[in-house]
Amino acid sequence: MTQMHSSASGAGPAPAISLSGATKRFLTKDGTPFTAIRDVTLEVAPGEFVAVVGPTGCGKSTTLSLISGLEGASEGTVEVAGAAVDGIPDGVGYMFQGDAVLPWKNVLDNVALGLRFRGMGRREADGLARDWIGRVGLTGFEDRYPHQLSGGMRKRVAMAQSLITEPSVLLLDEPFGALDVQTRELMQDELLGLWSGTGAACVFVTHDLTEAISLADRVVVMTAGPATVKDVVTVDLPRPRRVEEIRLTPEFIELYKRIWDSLREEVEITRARGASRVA
Ligand SMILES: Nc1ncnc2c1ncn2[C@@H]1O[C@H](COP(=O)(O)OP(=O)(O)OP(=O)(O)O)[C@@H](O)[C@H]1O
Repeated sequence: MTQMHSSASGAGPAPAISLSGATKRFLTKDGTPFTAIRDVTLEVAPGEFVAVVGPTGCGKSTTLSLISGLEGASEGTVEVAGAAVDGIPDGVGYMFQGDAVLPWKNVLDNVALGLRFRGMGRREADGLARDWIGRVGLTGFEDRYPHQLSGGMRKRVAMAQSLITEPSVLLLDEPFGALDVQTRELMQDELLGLWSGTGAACVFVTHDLTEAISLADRVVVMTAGPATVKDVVTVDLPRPRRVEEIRLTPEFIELYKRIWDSLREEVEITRARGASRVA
């Protein structure tokens, strides 16, 4: 089941996302280059859900930055829907750990925001926003402001905000990292329900291996920094999934052990580096 990823070849639809030999170097304050990720090669198919795990600070968010066009690759290529990324590509949605909701706008206006930015008229945008507010279970809260909502409710707003523009690529950087365990599991189920059938390719960065396996079609294990792809493991658990149920199955536990064996080595390398720095 464990497979090193190789680039797909031949005819067929372009991958939703393609990184080939992608390396990112930043310049540190004193002008020396610092390599954040190296030689990352990965393809994500349309409609596929890929989770990325790796030790802390290895370069997971940097990988997302290259796909989103927020940063350019120093070497290698990055493509979205077959086109080289040069600036922020169309059709890409985001969800981050911090709230992207605007505190001075109510739920309706926050959810309608992406459509309004794209020039849609207020009536049409509000209609679609009300529909999405219903889908995320917030009907009746349209007039509330973010500070009047719980953390889970704000995440529901963020999910509606990200999905209302029907992105073909959805980038998620530890979106549920700040939530309590119960809310987090609920949000994972909600996300799967909302995502299924959208055809969006998802890249979900997380520190939580259980979350990664519960959600993904494939789990990508990154090495200690500067990260490169170490393993890509196919998660052949049936969908639709209820995350709190599949976690208890022998297949899930087997996958967990297999991926953790690979990830643990990288975590230990990272910890040893940290220890040597403070020694
Ligand atoms: N704009 C930047 N300039 C300089 N260094 C950066 C920049 N962005 C990230 N880095 C460095 O690149 C490395 C990888 O950072 P990144 O945030 O991608 O890791 P991560 O795996 O997402 O981290 P975490 O697990 O803590 O969320 C880190 O050492 C970080 O300090």
